[in-house]
Amino acid sequence: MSQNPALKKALMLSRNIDLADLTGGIMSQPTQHVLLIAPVMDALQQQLDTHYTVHRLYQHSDAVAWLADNGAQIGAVVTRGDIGVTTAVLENLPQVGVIAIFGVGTDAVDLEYARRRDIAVTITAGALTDDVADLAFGLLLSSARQLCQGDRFVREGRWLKESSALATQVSCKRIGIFGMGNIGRAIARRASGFDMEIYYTDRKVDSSLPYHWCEDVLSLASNSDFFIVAVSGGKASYGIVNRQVFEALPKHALVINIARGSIINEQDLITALQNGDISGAGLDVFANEPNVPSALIEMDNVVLQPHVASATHETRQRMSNIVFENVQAYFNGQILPHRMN
Ligand SMILES: NC(=O)c1ccc[n+]([C@@H]2O[C@H](COP(=O)([O-])OP(=O)(O)OC[C@H]3O[C@@H](n4cnc5c(N)ncnc54)[C@H](O)[C@@H]3O)[C@@H](O)[C@H]2O)c1
Ligand SMILES: O=C(O)[C@H](O)COP(=O)(O)O
Repeated sequence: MSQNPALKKALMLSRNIDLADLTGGIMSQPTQHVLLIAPVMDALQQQLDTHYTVHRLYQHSDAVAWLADNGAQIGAVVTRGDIGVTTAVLENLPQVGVIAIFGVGTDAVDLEYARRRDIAVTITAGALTDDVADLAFGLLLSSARQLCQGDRFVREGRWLKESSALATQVSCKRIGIFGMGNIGRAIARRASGFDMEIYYTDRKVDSSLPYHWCEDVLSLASNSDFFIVAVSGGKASYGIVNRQVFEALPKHALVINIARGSIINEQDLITALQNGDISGAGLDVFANEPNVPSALIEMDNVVLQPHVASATHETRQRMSNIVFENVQAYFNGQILPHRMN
C-alpha cells in the first residue's frame, strides 16, 4: 500500500477498491470492463474500445441473461443523460464504481441508490452550457420572428403573390427563466444582450444575480412574455409546467423547453396551444422521444427540434473527452475530475 497521502486519497476515491485492502493487504484493482448502455459518439466508442473491453448492452437481445452471466466483471458504465441506467441493471453490476454520463441530466439515474452503493456519477457540466443556451435563444427567435414560416413562405413562392405576416419583437421584452442553473444563467446573459427584463425562479433566490426573483413558477409565468424551461428533470419537476402555468402566462407568451420533456405536461401544452392560452412554443425535448405528438407536428406556431441542443461538433467532442477522462481516472485509481455526487 502506498504511503503517499495524495495517492492514498485518490485510491480511496476510486470506489471499487476494498477499503480493507488499503491497510496493507493485497489491493483489488477495478475491472477494466466498460458497459455501454446506449450508443455514444463514434470517436468516444473507438477511444473506449482501444483502452478497455467494452460491452454494448443494447446489442444483446437478452440483456437480463447477459447481465446475469457477465455483470460481475463491469467496472464502469457509460451512458447518455437522456437514457441513464436503470437500478435493475446496476443491481447486476456488483463491481461497478462509476457511471460516466455523456450529458448533464441525471434524472435517468437513481442518485440515492448510487449514493448507497458509493457509485460515482460523472457529468459533462460546463461543456455544453453555451450550446444549449444558444439553441434556447434560437428557438425563441425562430418562434417570435417566425423564421420557419418565413422560410416556407419564400420556398413555396408565396412571396411573389402575397405579403407575409407580422411577427413578435424580442428585444426589450420580459423573459422568465425556470431553473437558474448553468444553462439558465447562460440564457440570462444572452437575454441581457437583447435588453430584456429578466425574471427567474429556482429552488432558492441567488441575491448576487441582478434579475427579478419570483417566488414560484406561477408568479414567473405571469411575468413572462417568453417562458424558458431550463430546470433539471426528475421527480421534483415532473409535469410541473401544467395547465395552471399556461393559464398564468399572458396569451401572447411563447414557451421554450430545452431541458426535459417530462417537465411539461405535454397534453396541457397542446390544449393551451389549441385554446390560444399561449401563442406558440419552441421545443427541443419531448415526453416520449423520439415520438412527437401529431398535434404538435400539425401546428404552424410550434418549432420542433430533435433533442439537439448540445449537438455541435465542438461540444460533442468536449463531452466525449470528459467522459473518457473520467473512465480513465477511475481505472487508474485517480480522483474523478467531473464527479457530481
Ligand atoms: N436539450 C438538451 O440536449 C439538453 C442539454 C443539456 C442539458 N439539458 C437539460 O437541462 C437541465 C439543466 O441543465 P444545467 O446544466 O443548467 O443544470 P444545473 O444543475 O446547473 O441547473 C438546474 C437548475 O434547476 C434547479 N432546479 C432543479 N429542480 C428544481 C425544482 N423542482 N424547482 C426549482 N428549481 C429546480 C436547480 O436548483 C438548478 O439551479 C439538465 O438537467 C438537463 O436535463 C438538456
Ligand atoms: O444527448 C443529450 O441528451 C444531450 O445532448 C445531453 O444530455 P443531457 O440532456 O442529459 O445533458
